[in-house]
Amino acid sequence: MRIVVSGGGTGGHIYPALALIKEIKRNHADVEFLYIGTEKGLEKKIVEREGIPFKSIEITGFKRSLSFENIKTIMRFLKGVNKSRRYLKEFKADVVIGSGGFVCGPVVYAAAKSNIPTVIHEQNSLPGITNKFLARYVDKIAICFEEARSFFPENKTVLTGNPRASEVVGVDGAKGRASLGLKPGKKSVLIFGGSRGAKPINDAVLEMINSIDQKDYEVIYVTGEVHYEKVMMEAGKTRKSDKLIIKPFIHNMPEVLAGVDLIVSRAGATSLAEITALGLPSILIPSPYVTANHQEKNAKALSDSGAALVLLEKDLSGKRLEEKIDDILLNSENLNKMKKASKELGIPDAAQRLYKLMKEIV
Ligand SMILES: CC(=O)N[C@H]1[C@@H](OP(=O)(O)OP(=O)(O)OC[C@H]2O[C@@H](n3ccc(=O)[nH]c3=O)[C@H](O)[C@@H]2O)O[C@H](CO)[C@@H](O)[C@@H]1O
Repeated sequence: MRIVVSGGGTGGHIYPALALIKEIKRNHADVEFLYIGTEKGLEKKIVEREGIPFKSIEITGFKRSLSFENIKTIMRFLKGVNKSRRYLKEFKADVVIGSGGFVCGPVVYAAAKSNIPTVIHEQNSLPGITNKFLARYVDKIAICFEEARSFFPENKTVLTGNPRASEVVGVDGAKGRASLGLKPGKKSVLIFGGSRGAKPINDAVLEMINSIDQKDYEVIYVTGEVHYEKVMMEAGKTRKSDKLIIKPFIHNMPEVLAGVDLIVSRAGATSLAEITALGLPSILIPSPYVTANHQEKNAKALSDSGAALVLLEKDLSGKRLEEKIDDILLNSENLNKMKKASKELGIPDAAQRLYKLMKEIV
């Protein structure tokens, strides 16, 4: 069996695809994979790190307003479809899986038009533009939130959850803690701003950085690769603390997530699937810069059930963030209630469900 996977731009589209690849490999050691992404997105680096063959096409997103750039995007899309057809033919693909992001548009479309079975995976409660476009061409659509169902044809749509959830359960949190040098028996909070980092979250952490040394917990703070140098320069001006660990990016995220007690993050759908699969409490700061404010809707699904606290970016400050972390982490009753609510939302067998769906069409 030869499987093409495509999806990217950000980690939220890439990691679910990689988790599905792992699940397929677990069931069939002899399957061959080809990943099609762009050179510019995070996918090239992440996918090649996993030793999966990678090919690229060029694509950009549509602007919502009338713009000359959209004509260029249509040209790139058509070129991308041609290139994808060539890749699919050369590779002799038996099935094509798209996990969202602009790049999977031309790839999955080319596959459907070449009569190759196709599945797309939608991580968000409010679907992205690419998956909405692909919906009528593909064989199956896997969703993670019931709210997404109404956007897709009923007969092809199945709730599977996000396969990345399956990758974080059952992993050894002690390994994650050891990789960061966390002290045994101390509580810890992991702060990150999605796969690329988020400047407003970085600013808030820099504001609270001086009080971390007095806390009875440790802070792991991930800046995002592009923000790292600047944050380190700012952080270097203040007193150092061995209760604060700063990283540009974490590659062993499943182990780290399994080893910490509280998450502060954006509300990207893949992060939420990981958090709920592990039953972790969280403080969510939805990005207001995403299509149709979909992160706020993702976050609401958790906060409505008591699994998370939502802190809107307009209300974010170092002081507010610090207060909320203290409220949860230093109050075991709060912590336990949130953990329980979070666990109830998780779909830890999502990878198996998605694998089963893929098998149905092959
Ligand atoms: C700005 C933007 O468009 N964001 C979208 C993007 O977010 P983004 O890529 O930030 O997505 P998520 O928060 O959903 O997922 C991030 C992924 O990266 C991993 N990770 C993160 C940091 C790190 O240091 N190491 C690491 O491995 C996380 O564990 C997770 O698996 O895709 C999501 C899923 O479609 C959407 O819901 C988000 O709205």
